[in-house]
Amino acid sequence: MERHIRESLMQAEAQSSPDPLPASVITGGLSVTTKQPIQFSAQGGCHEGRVFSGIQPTGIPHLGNYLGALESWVAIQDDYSSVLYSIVDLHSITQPQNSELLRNNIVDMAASLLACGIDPTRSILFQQSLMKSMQKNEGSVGLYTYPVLQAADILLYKSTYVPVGEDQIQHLELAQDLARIFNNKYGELFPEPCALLSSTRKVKSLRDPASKMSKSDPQTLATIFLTDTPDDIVFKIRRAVTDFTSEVTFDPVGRPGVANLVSIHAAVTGQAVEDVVRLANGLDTGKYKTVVAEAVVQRLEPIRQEIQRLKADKCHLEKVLAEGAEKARSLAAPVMQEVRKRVGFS
Ligand SMILES: Nc1ncnc2c1ncn2[C@@H]1O[C@H](COP(=O)(O)OC(=O)[C@@H](N)Cc2c[nH]c3ccccc23)[C@@H](O)[C@H]1O
Repeated sequence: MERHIRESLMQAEAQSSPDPLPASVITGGLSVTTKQPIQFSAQGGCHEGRVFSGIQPTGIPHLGNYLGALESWVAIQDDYSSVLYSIVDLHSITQPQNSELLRNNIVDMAASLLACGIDPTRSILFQQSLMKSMQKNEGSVGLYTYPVLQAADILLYKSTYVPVGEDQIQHLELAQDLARIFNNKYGELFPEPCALLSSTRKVKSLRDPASKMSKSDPQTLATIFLTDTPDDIVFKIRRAVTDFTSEVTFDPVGRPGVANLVSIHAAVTGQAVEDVVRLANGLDTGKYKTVVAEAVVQRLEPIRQEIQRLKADKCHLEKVLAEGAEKARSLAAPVMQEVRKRVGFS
């Protein structure tokens, strides 16, 4: 990867997940080149390779999760024959969790993912800890081992593509490094997994457009959740931080608040940023916020209703996750067996 691209990507924040260790710590300073992320665009047809991604069950997903990752997760199901999505509960315990709440959050996350369009007949949806016979997690050192656990998630299935938001790129680089190191030492086994980025790789907070939208943001108006009502959404977008210029333009550096709204608007309507700006010609930012809010409501309302419907049948959700774990286990078992053989454990 070109140095300047690598450097700018390295600046990507990782607020909801801990900063990964510098790859050089893991690689012992070995100099490595990194596979560049690919911009995802739905292609249709069935492509080679295996897709893997994960989300922490730390609450209802937000618009950033949706536009940065989940929307691509859904589209990718039509593009690749082997697709796995994991509710990564082992990762979530790197922060203190209430057990009862975590249990509910896992099932609620399953409802959210299904409501977004994840289809368990086309992709394997599973709870990470149900694979615990494959992955031994040390909860107390979780923060330290977080990026290694993430690499294990990905490599365990010999995954090739990982649809994620921009904040996960550093973690992906470590997975690539570890794949390369294993292959050099024990013979070619793991593909170097490549990040797939959506066009909205980083949705910003509505209250502070310098930081990313996040589940844990203490400012309640900063984040739009998939379960927000139309009224919540309109209220939050109306209160979104912009600036004193009334015109709508797209200038992420000079006018980050307005640019964030334009990016969100483009993403939820499937239009190009330039078209969105052209159509907003003549509107002031106040009126534009109403247009953006309407578009977001239109996109999220069916998902909100579907989440409510699915949450009523907890048994179904648990069954989907259990069946998914079974399928994931059968893909992982031969890989682990091969790893053990090559390392000399069996
Ligand atoms: N504001 C935002 N704008 C755009 N995208 C965003 C935004 N906030 C979150 N995302 C993306 O949502 C996905 C899930 O986020 P998590 O924080 O749970 O995601 C995490 O904390 C991972 N470490 C979970 C994980 C564990 N193992 C994995 C293996 C592969 C991929 C991912 C994982 C992510 O793709 C994240 O990039």
